[in-house]
Amino acid sequence: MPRSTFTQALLGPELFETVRDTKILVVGAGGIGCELLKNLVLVGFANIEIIDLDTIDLSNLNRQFLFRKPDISKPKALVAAVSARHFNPSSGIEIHARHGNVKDKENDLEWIKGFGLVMNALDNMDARRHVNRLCQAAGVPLIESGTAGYLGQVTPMIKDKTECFDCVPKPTPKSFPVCTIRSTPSEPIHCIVWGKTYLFGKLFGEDDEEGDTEELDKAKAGGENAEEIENLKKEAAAFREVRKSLGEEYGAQRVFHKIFNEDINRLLAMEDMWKKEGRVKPVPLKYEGIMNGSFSTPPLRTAGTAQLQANGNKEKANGQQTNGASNALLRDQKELTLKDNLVLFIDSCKRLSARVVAHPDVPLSFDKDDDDTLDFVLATANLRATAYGIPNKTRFQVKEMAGNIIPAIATTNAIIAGLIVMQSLNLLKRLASSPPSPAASSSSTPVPVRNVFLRNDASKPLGHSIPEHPDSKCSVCRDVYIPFKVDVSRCTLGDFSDGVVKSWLCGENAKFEGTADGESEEVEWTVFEGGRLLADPDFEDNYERRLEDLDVGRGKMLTVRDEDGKFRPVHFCICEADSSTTGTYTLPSEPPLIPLAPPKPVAKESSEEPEILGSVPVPKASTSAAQVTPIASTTSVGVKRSAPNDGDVRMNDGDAGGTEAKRRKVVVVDEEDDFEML
Ligand SMILES: Nc1ncnc2c1ncn2[C@@H]1O[C@H](COP(=O)(O)OP(=O)(O)OP(=O)(O)O)[C@@H](O)[C@H]1O
Ligand SMILES: [Zn+2]
Repeated sequence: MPRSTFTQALLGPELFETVRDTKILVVGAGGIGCELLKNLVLVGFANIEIIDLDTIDLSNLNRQFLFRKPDISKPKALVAAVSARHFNPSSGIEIHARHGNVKDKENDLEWIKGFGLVMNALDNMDARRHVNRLCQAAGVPLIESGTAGYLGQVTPMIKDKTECFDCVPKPTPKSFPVCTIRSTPSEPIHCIVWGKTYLFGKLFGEDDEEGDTEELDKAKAGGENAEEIENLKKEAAAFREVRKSLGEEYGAQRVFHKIFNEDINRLLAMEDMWKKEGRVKPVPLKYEGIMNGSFSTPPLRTAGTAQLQANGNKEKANGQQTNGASNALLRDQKELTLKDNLVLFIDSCKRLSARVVAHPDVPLSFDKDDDDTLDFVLATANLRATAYGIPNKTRFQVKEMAGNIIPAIATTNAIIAGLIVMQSLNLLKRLASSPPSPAASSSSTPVPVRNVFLRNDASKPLGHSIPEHPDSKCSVCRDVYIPFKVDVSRCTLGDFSDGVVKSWLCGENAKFEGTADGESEEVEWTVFEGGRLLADPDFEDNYERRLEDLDVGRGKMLTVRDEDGKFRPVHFCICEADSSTTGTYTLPSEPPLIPLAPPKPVAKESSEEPEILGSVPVPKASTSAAQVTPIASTTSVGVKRSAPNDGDVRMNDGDAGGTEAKRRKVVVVDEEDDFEML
């Protein structure tokens, strides 16, 4: 008897048929994705595509149960598809597995349009945003999900009916003033951020000299101590020298001396800096003294008990007394002595230098699951903390803080994956009875689906809410999207501006909201790609250039905005050229209705002047906060991701009042770029 016999009976023949025939996309084959894929197969979904960019890691095996030890290093999507198929071998299920980034250029508007339903099982904001925009552009329903420890949520997003992922404001990442991180830390997290985002990059990562200078100039303009900023600039230049010597025999010791002794002495020489209330002068560390036990650990900065504690720990901290009990502790929970940290610093520096020497063209980046990088950040953070009288942290704590880890719980993932399937059944049933239409987007129309939450409330673990209608100010779901099948090697920007924008979009069939039919609107248009201004009425220098030469290719968007901001932007999504036509491009038969923009400027719009494209085409990612363009990702396929991030779900259970308050109620937060320096 086929596995789906009972589901067939439960769902009824009609819905079961829809389930079987609907082509669905699952993005992510991690904690939620594995559970979800198994569920989908068991229910009888028979046309599934799953995409994941990552390979299997040992640390995935405790909860991503479609994977086994021999699968380590294999692509997640491929292994998940093979394992999941076994759950329902008899039903002719097609699982098309792809090892790749959902942001890759071939995953364009036409591709996403091929699906009846998309399910996100992702762990970062960037990819979530990307899929959201694609789904909104294509009008394909999306089920968004996330878990964080015991909390979880499932949020269906239907174009024109519910709010989209970008309608809901996300909390800004935690940020610290640059001088707190670089010169005057006062908490363990400051030292961890310094080790992870500053020192690591300086020694082993990509040396972003320009970005560094920019950041310091910004801090100076923001009122930070000018002398201190100049000092930090000198320090950064000195790093470049020290980096060169890392591979040498005593390179690691030299780095230690520079960072923890010379640089601290230089800071101490700036008397004014330490006059500010609450600042505690650091103590330079001495290599020999720590190694031979003669160095006195600086007292903890917090007064009273902490002082006592520091003195009480002095022996231990100096590494003179080894405690049998602490030795027995797991490596990750053990409190390291000052000497332990120093030895670990030297050792991890050597390990990382060896990697840099072996592959000089591959800059390293911090990854909480990479022992070498974690050891380095652990030792660095603790040494710095010691110098500044800040309590140390264990390896486990540093991993948690630097990796921004919220424990992933298999049961939560399983419940959420189950709820995603329930939601998808509900959605397919409702969509079959009333397909989405823009006409139904008024705020009085009932929303046909529910957001579901798993929460920390034993008496009511599951909750639900009615999704809001789309936010009229949203710069993602309220814009207009047009599939633009174009041969970018033939079409010039002039062809686009004249043939597409002026003749088609604004030609005799043009439809502008608020303008009577047949009446033309005098509109001046500008053309952008991401944050780059390609053309406007006074700037036609690029007209002769082909889109390909302007680095405008598949997966990107040409955005057309009217100069007065009266109407919504129109995005032309570049898709593969239509092989059945000899023309340079193909457009839909009718131009779209261009809606009026909301009265106020669109939120999150970048205030910066856009970059004007000069004569040399420079491939560049979007710089405008308002534009999340589907450009090629920086994460390459087949390479272990440098720092996988857990999704985070923050919920506010309080009764929300107005719309804005409700919009803030449920937020799926990315933990990428978790720490930002101001
Ligand atoms: N842009 C992307 N394209 C395709 N897959 C992605 C993309 N971004 C993230 N993913 C995948 O989404 C999945 C999310 O799963 P999960 O949250 O369990 O993370 P994980 O990386 O498996 O686990 P952990 O972060 O705890 O080590 C991962 O397998 C990840 O590779
Ligand atoms: Zn939106």
